[in-house]
Amino acid sequence: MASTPQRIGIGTRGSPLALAQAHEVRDRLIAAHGADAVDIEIHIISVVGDRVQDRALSEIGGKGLFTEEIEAQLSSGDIDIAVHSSKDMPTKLPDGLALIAFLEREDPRDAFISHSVKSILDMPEGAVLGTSSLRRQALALRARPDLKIVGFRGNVQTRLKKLSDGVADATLLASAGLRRLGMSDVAAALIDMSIFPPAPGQGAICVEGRIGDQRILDLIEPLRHEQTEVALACERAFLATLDGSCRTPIAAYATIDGDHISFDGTILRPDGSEAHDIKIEGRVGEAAEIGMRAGQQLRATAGDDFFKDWQ
Ligand SMILES: NCc1[nH]cc(CCC(=O)O)c1CC(=O)O
Repeated sequence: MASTPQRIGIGTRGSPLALAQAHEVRDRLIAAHGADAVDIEIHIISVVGDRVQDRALSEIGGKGLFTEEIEAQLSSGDIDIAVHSSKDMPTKLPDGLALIAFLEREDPRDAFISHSVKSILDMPEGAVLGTSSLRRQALALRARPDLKIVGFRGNVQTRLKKLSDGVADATLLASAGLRRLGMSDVAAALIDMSIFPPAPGQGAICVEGRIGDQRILDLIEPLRHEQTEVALACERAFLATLDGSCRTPIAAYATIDGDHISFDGTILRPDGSEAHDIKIEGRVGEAAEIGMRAGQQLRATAGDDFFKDWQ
């Protein structure tokens, strides 16, 4: 006799990218347990970061803009898990909640999108780049101080529309997000990671759940990707150590090879005029420790004044 299916309520934002990610988690749960064993319901939850479209996120206040309302429903038990882009997740979560799975990371690179040119370096003198990401702004200005930056808020579709409308000559989007939306073909090129290191967590979907909710932890277990988990532990420790608010341009990327972890971190001034890089290698067992050490060393190299100006 078949047992009653396990009910799993998934909370997500309503943007097409968020929904694609929630659907991916749903599909993987079904693949892992069988369609008859799980009864999955997707709840769309409205968040501040999506409701406010006319200001840069860094102005509204930074942390938790995409997560707060969803986490409230998770804590209250209205939903069982929340699906997010790891790079949108603050390093501190509300009491009782944790990131219980990271799905295998996709290509973490940024994509360059333009109707007129193929790369940042090909953009004409003084051309306009649309982005609201301080990391992308700082990295772009580091390579091309002459570029003009205009804010580009909204979901992926909105930003592409702004580009078509001629608001900017080019924009940058995460390759992983484009792929999940089936829109990889809009990218003119993927930008080399040495010029454009990703945001901490970029390209990895994560699942947030309640600490100690053993039923859900067991159901989610098959979705966990260990190497991604280790890499993200390192990148998120780096972010936490630098106390990364949305106003500090920070890039971080950890790669795992067997028992070896290699971490690269960068902090920049928003205008790209100053940048500090660090590389630390070690064993996977010390992933979080390496991220923390990298953050501390960069803090020391850059000096307190480096952070003072815009925090
Ligand atoms: N802040 C929006 C956001 N959060 C995660 C992604 C992309 C998907 C990912 O990194 O997993 C995006 C869009 C973008 O940066 O182009």
